[in-house]
Amino acid sequence: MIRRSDFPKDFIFGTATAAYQIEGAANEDGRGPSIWDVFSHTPGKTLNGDNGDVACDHYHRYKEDIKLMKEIGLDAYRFSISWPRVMPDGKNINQKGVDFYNRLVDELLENDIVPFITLYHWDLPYALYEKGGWLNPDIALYFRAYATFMFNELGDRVKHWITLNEPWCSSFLGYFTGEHAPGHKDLQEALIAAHNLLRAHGHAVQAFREEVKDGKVGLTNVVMKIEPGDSKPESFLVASLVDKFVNAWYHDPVVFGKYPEEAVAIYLEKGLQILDSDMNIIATPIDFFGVNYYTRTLVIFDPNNPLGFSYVQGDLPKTEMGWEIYPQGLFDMLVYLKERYRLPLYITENGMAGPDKLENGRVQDTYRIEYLEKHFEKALEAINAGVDLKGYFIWSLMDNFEWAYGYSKRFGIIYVDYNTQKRILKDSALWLKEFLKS
Ligand SMILES: OC[C@H]1NNC[C@@H](O)[C@@H]1O
Repeated sequence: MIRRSDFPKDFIFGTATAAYQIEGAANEDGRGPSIWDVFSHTPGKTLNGDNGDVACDHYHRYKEDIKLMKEIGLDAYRFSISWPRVMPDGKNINQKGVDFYNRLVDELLENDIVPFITLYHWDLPYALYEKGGWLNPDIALYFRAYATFMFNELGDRVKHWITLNEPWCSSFLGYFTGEHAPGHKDLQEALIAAHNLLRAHGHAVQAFREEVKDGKVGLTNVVMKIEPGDSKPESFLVASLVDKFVNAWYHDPVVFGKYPEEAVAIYLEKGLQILDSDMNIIATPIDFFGVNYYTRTLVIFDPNNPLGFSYVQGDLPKTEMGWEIYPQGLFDMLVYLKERYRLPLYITENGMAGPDKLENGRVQDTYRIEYLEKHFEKALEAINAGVDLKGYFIWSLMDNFEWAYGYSKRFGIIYVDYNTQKRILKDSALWLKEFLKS
C-alpha cells in the first residue's frame, strides 16, 4: 500500500480547478464575458445548454472550499484567474475582480495552502475574440500586459505560476474540431492559434523574469500517451507522428525554439502555413513543465482522414469520459518528458470522471481511490527512475463544469449538489486525508 512518506519530503500534493468551471458569478462585480460564456450560451454547444453562470458558486463560497482543502490536508491548490473578471474588455482593470483574487490568495495563505496560479485556462475575454482572439498576433501583447499586471498584483505572495493550460485544447478543440470555444473548424486557424498561444506564453515568461525574481514559471500541456491501435507497421509510424502533432508541437518550441520537423513536413505537404515568428521569445527558458495526464490514445493509419490517422477505442476499463484507465502511460510520459526536455515536472492534473452517486449522504467512489492509488504508484516509480517530479495536483477538488459535457461528468473528490451548492467529501477525499497523514 503506497504511503505519503514514500514520496520525497518536499513533494507536494494538491488539487486543481479552473475559473470558468467553478466560480460562477459570471455577470457579477464587473466581470466581462469570455468566449466560453458566449459558446455555452449558444444553443447546441454544450450538453443540456449547461453554462458557467453559477457553476459551483465558488466566487462566493471560496472560504468554505478552502476550509475543506485544509480539512483534507492538501499542501497546495492550483486555480486559474478569469482574465475577463480582472480585465472585462481584455485591457482595462476591473478592481472588484482583482480584489477577489487578492482575497482568495490571502485565504489560502492563512490556511497554509500554497497557491499555484494558471493565468489562462480557456476563458479569453470575448472583446479580444472580437479583435481576432488567438488568430491576431497582437493577442500576445494583450496577454503580456495581463500577465505583467497579475504578477505585480499577486507576485509578492504567489511564487508558482503557469502561463497557459493545455494550448493543444485551446487551438485544436477551439479552432479545428470546434468542440470548444470559439467553435471554429479550420486546421490552418488551429495552427495559427497554437503559434500565437506559444508566443503569448513566451512573452509572459519574459515579463515574469522582470516582475517575480524569486518565482517559478512553467507551461502546462495535456500529455497523451499515443500508441498504435493495431499491429500494422504503418500504425506504429502514425502513432509516432501523432505524438509529434499533439505532444512535441507544444513542448519542442518552448525548449528547442523549433517545431518538430516530422509534423512540419506533414503540415506543409497538406499546403498548410507554419508560422515561425518569435521562436526565440517562445523559447524563453521556463522552470518546469506542468503535465496533465489522463489516458492513452490509440491511433491507426487512415488515408481518409485529413491528417492520415483516426482514433480507435482500446479495451481497458474506462472512466465516464470513455478514457481508458492506463496508469502505465503516466510513467511512460514522465520519463519521456524528462529525457527529451530535462526540466522539473509537476503533474498539474490527473483524475477521473466517475459514476458518482450520493446515497445516504455518502459517495462510495472506491473506483476513484483505486485510480488515484495506481497513478500515485506510477508517479513514485517515475521519481525512483530519476524523474524530477515535484508535485501532484488531482483534477479536481470538486465536481464542476466539464466544458461541452456540462455538469454531467463528476471529476471531484468533493461532491457538489448543484441544487443546493452543498459540498460532500466523497470516500476518495476521506481516503486522501488518511493518505496525506501516512
Ligand atoms: O477533462 C478534464 C480536465 N482536463 N484538463 C482541463 C480541465 O479543464 C478539464 O476539466
